[in-house]
Amino acid sequence: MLKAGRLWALGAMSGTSLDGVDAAMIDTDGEAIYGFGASRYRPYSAGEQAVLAAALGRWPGDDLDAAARVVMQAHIEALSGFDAAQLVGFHGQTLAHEPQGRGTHQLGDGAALAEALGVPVVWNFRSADVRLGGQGAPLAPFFHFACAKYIGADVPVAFLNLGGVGNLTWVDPGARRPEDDGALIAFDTGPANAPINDLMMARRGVPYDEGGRLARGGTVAEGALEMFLDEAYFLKMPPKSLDRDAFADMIGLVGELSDADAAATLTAMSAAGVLRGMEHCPAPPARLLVTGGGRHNPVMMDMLRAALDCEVAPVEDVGLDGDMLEAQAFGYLAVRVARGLPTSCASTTGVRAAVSGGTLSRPGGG
Ligand SMILES: Nc1ncnc2c1ncn2[C@@H]1O[C@H](COP(=O)(O)OP(=O)(O)OP(=O)(O)O)[C@@H](O)[C@H]1O
Ligand SMILES: CC(=O)N[C@H]1[C@@H]2OC[C@@H](O2)[C@@H](O)[C@@H]1O[C@H](C)C(=O)O
Repeated sequence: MLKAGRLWALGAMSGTSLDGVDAAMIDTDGEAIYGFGASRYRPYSAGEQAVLAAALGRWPGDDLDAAARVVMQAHIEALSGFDAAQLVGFHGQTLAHEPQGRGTHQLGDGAALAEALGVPVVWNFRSADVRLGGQGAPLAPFFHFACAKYIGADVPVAFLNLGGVGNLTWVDPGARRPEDDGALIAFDTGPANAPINDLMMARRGVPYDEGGRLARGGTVAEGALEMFLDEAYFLKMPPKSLDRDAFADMIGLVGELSDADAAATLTAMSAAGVLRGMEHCPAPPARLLVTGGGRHNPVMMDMLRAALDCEVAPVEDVGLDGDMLEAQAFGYLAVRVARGLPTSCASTTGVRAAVSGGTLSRPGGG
């Protein structure tokens, strides 16, 4: 085991939106957060995105050489030059996620990355959790618990990540440890940006609905929204998680609508998933702190604000960086793995017992 006390870890996330790699430094002992450091965003080119999109849904053993080259090259570029980094947390690119079926698949070779960077790398964060009956996702909740302490929250707060998929963490900052009973509730809320992005690409040839401008001019199709909310997923109790394309057929529900009405309806569906999710919070949070790219979509944010009693604010309002929070999360989780501390528990993924998920690879092997 790496001798890890407090150290500077460099986390890297390549999310389900396939937009690029986020890399960010965090100063932590795997329990408290002491501060945040430099960060970098390394976008995927259109060509790289196409290679990754073609690999979605694939499993180890499939021909993934081209996608693997894209992931490794982008990460080496994103993670080079952070001279203070003592440990790297490497999420990789999720290609497929079937926790109750074939497992979960994050593309990327942490051992090769450790060689390339000359720094130990923690990777393969989700598999151990899935092997022990967990969902393998979401994993940011243990980090959200530390964030709640870092921002000095003294009443329950919730974190909402609006990425390709949405995920929600309710935190009681009065708990001592994240794995303690009642400290956390976490789960994926439903699709967030992925179906909107897919619609925008199909209808307009652009990657996303910038500022929610298209949705703003449309009308929500209530019938389609109701059909969406009838999905069995919304009746399931947490923990629960989703593959990026679990709701890909939503595009079909809006197929007959104008571009603007379709965008408005998909945006309302994502918000509605969050609203359903909020019903699982054991007590109303004082604030819903929003991270991920969806916080830049004022239409989605307005829909949440209109329907919720609590304050809805981007995480920037409490001094956090919503573009880098997930990268920081995997730096934080890497230190926990290096220290043998758990990274998930029954209330975050449904895993049988709290587990420290991740593989540590050092340069030179071992
Ligand atoms: N200005 C904006 N207006 C509207 N939407 C935006 C804006 N900026 C970002 N987004 C949305 O946010 C998405 C990127 O979000 P983010 O980087 O959080 O996703 P991710 O990390 O890939 O996803 P996940 O958390 O699911 O792994 C974009 O693809 C887009 O849909
Ligand atoms: C399997 C997988 O990669 N899931 C991602 C995805 O993106 C958002 C949501 O779905 C969440 O469950 C998870 O990522 C975040 C970082 C998490 O594990 O907390």
